[in-house]
Amino acid sequence: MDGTFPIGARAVSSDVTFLAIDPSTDTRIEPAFAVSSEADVGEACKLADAAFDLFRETDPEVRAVFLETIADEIEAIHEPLVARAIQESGLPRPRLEGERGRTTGQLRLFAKHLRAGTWASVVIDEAQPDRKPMPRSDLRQRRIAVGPVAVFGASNFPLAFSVAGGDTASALAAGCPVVVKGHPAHPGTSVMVGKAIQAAVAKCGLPEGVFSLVQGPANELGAALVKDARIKAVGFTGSRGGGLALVALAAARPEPIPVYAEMSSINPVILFPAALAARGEALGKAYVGSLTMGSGQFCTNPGIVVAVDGPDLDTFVDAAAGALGEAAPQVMLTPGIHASYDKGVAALAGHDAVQTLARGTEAEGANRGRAALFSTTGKAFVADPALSHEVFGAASIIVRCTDLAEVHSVLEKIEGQLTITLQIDEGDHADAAALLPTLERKAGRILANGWPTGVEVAPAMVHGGPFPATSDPRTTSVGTAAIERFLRPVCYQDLPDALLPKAVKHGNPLVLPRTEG
Ligand SMILES: NC(=O)C1=CN([C@@H]2O[C@H](COP(=O)(O)OP(=O)(O)OC[C@H]3O[C@@H](n4cnc5c(N)ncnc54)[C@H](O)[C@@H]3O)[C@@H](O)[C@H]2O)C=CC1
Ligand SMILES: O=C(O)CCC(=O)C(=O)O
Repeated sequence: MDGTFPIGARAVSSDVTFLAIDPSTDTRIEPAFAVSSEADVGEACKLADAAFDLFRETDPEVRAVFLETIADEIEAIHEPLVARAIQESGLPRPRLEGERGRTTGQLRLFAKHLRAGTWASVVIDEAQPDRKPMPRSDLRQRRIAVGPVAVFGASNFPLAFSVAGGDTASALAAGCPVVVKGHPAHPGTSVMVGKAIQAAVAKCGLPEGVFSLVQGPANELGAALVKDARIKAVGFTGSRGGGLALVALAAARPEPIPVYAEMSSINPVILFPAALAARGEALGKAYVGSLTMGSGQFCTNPGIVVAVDGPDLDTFVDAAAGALGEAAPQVMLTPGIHASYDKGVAALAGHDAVQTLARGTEAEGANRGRAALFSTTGKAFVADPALSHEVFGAASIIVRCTDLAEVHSVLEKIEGQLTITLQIDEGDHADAAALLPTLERKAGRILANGWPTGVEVAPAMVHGGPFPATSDPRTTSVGTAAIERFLRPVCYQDLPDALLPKAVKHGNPLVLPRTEG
């Protein structure tokens, strides 16, 4: 691997370089990677803009084959890619092997979605020349790509939410050229995937500007990308502060653009009385499994459990505290994320209204996250918004409520969420039904008798939700519906067939599904 990054068809180098850090040892690792300049950002955006009209009008089949070719190119570098991702993220091999599969599976799912054609949302309202008192025009609607898209790679998914992750796959599927700002924690992984996409662009004979990657440690680089007038939408997964900074930059442009930022979520789990009575111990153990997986570094991590206090909740708490007490510390993604985890845990541990129930085993080695379990009362939780702030990592708080009415008040108090989980048995259905309207207002996904981590990449998935889970609750960043973020409708009124794009021509040459008005 060399230290260059792909801009269009070129491999770009620089005298200014940076190194990745192996978080498991806190040591810098070779090779040195070129830091992209603002001029590189400009070049990537210029090429993306030049590629746009041609790329967006490629037949869906061409883009489907392109996405499949990217998947093939990534599979061809599987072993060195996974090895580098392990070094740069500290995540274990099975997790990264799975994530590699999810990444290529996602690309292939979008290829299938393109072939199905529903994404184009073609609607035809045939002309009614004899309509009285006024004739009706011929109206034809389809959706087109919004323009070049900036994608910010996430630190916690070096493959599935990074250079060829869901944002990139959905933007390319829509027909948008993509400029990725790689996450500085995994530059080698980013460059390897970036070059795989670059190879796929060449193999498919597409314009070089369809894809570029810029990277470097400074936030200014990402800011320059969002401010570039040729960028028309942004996809982001990361911190609330980072996401809000990009939203502000995008809104302050002479031409404001949408930012689809996935940011902060504490993913409440509600234990209903009958379920708690029937299987409190098993639930306690399963909860800790979901909480500590991957050192808790998921935005879907169960950060809060809400239940009515009593002996059944004690059983759950004892089982959870026992399991968590045995949880071994795991390497966290970056020294910064580890430091911010320790700070968040210390703040909860020092809070007057919070009791520390258990900590994972002592941490040895660099950047190890030591799991933490806390409890508080419903009253204290409602009184102090600080208790509902996300602590990114394997920390969670159990909120003991006096009755179901207080459970309801706690849920009314929380901010927007990616997920809310219900642990229910049949005897809980009436109580759960009473809460559902609140839960729908709060979350993008409501699940029963499972755990929120491990998002399925599927057409019905919603990985989104009201602020601060995301900056735009109308969409999802996982699943085929993610393509909708990067499309907009255009209506063609009375255009002669010769001028109509293929998607809405009278003969339907692309054989796209149509709604007739
Ligand atoms: N909700 C989620 O899915 C995730 C949340 N996080 C949270 O983020 C914290 C820090 O982790 P990171 O992954 O590094 O997230 P981050 O938000 O700090 O950085 C993500 C990307 O955005 C860029 N960025 C951040 N602030 C910016 C600004 N003001 N202007 C321009 N670009 C900016 C960074 O350079 C990086 O490429 C974690 O401790 C955790 O709290 C991290 C990963 C996922
Ligand atoms: O749980 C998952 O599979 C996805 C979580 C996620 O989107 C994130 O942590 O950023």
